[in-house]
Amino acid sequence: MAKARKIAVFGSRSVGKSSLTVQYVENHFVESYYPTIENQFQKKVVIKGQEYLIEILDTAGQDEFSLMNQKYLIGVHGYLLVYSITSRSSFDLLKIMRDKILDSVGTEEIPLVVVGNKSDLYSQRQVTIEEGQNLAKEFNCSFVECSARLNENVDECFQRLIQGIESTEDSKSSTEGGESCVIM
Ligand SMILES: Nc1nc2c(ncn2[C@@H]2O[C@H](COP(=O)(O)OP(=O)(O)OP(=O)(O)O)[C@@H](O)[C@H]2O)c(=O)[nH]1
Repeated sequence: MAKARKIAVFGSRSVGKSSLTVQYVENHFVESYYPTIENQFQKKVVIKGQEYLIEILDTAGQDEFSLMNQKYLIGVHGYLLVYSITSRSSFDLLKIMRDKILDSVGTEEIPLVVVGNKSDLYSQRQVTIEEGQNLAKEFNCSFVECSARLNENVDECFQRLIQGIESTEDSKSSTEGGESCVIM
């Protein structure tokens, strides 16, 4: 049976959240720029032999003053935190965003993947690969550099997140199993 998983895509304006999502779900790249208010997508995939029905919330670009919309929290299993490698400020925003998510959800950890998009624009790079890796280490999550434009590493972003969600679910159920043993 397919497992249903809900993912939200977060990041500053114009980092490529919609392009990444559209490339993943519909396999094409949108050259023109239309700011997103909110969009929802679905995709069926098989990862490591398991079928998933993935629901993806493509959110409006955020800044440090954006309020957390409850819609982006309820039932969401994990988040892609996207910056553009050509924008230092979009990278700096990810810490603020993660804090906001954790504060709103009320947990210390949640499945995340740090995504550095627009890797094809390497001549305009403002954020190094090492900085991306270090941030992901700090968040205890995976890091992927990708290009929605060239369809490089796009599947990887979503797959890593699904795998992160799976390991969290597995450890939750083993903890719950453990607790019930103690009660008995
Ligand atoms: N070169 C390059 N351009 C990209 C890439 N991804 C997105 N873009 C371009 O960047 C612009 C913004 O892309 P969007 O996908 O609309 O960005 P967004 O984060 O959804 O924007 P908001 O809805 O405003 O938050 C568009 O002109 C895209 O064509 C990429 O990987 N490489």
